[in-house]
Amino acid sequence: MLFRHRPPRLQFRPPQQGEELIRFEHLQKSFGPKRVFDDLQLSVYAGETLTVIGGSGTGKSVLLKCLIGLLRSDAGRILFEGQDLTGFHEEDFIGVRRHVAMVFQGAALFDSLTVGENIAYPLREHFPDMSPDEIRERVARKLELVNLPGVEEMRPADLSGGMKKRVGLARAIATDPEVILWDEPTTGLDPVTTENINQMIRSMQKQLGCTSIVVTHDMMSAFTVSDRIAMLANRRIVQVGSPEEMRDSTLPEVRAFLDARRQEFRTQEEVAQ
Ligand SMILES: Nc1ncnc2c1ncn2[C@@H]1O[C@H](COP(=O)(O)OP(=O)(O)OP(=O)(O)O)[C@@H](O)[C@H]1O
Repeated sequence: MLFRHRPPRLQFRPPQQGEELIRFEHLQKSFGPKRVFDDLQLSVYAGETLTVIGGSGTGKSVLLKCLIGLLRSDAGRILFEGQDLTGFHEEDFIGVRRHVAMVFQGAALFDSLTVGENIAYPLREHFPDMSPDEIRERVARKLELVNLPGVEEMRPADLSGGMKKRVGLARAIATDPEVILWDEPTTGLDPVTTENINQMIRSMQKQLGCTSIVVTHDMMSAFTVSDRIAMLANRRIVQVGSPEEMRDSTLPEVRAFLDARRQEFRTQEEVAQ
């Protein structure tokens, strides 16, 4: 591809734990007449797991997509290590996605490729000089890290939902990104697999020192994995705090959301009994 040889626009240096890594500054985004963000502000610090919660359609996925250039904001800035990504061209985001990887909601694996080929895909894209042996070795290591050693030759169609999520994670971390974006990582999974994925999110932070931004409806998961939780409502971030601070929040938007989720959780438990 033509743009492979463009010098990387993002000047990346390994961040210090705890420093501000990402900042959404006065972000605005609309789709036609529908305004999704209006002066949204949020900082993410290196090494933390930050969860973004909020009702359906409030823009949680849009926020992640703006960060990696899959969608463009209308105004405001998105700073990564102090560099404004909003002026980046489409091809400059390829370099950003080497450092900021997304684990998509439905894993988004290529069905026509084997598991191994799926994980090798971003390696071929970002490291064209990597040898086949190095790729094979890297793929095997990532599969071990997500507790799925030796499944390289399987097809996505033969995997359970939880396994697909883990292969999606192995693919996301193939390039050793510093930031992992998790879009609804536990949606549609049974309790055991959900716990397994929660542990994966924590272990990515502990073992690899990754920064994670998690988008979820699942408050059990949010309280389990997060260092901080940010609440998205009324087109902006209305509160950010530790899980305890959010649980004790008196802000009406946060209370209403948590009470509704608690009610929903109780109803699910009753149905299950
Ligand atoms: N590409 C797009 N074109 C037009 N509208 C879009 C597009 N992507 C998102 N939207 C709209 O933006 C709003 C926010 O969408 P988004 O998917 O970010 O919500 P969400 O908070 O992640 O919701 P959910 O929790 O249900 O997944 C929704 O109204 C959605 O319909």
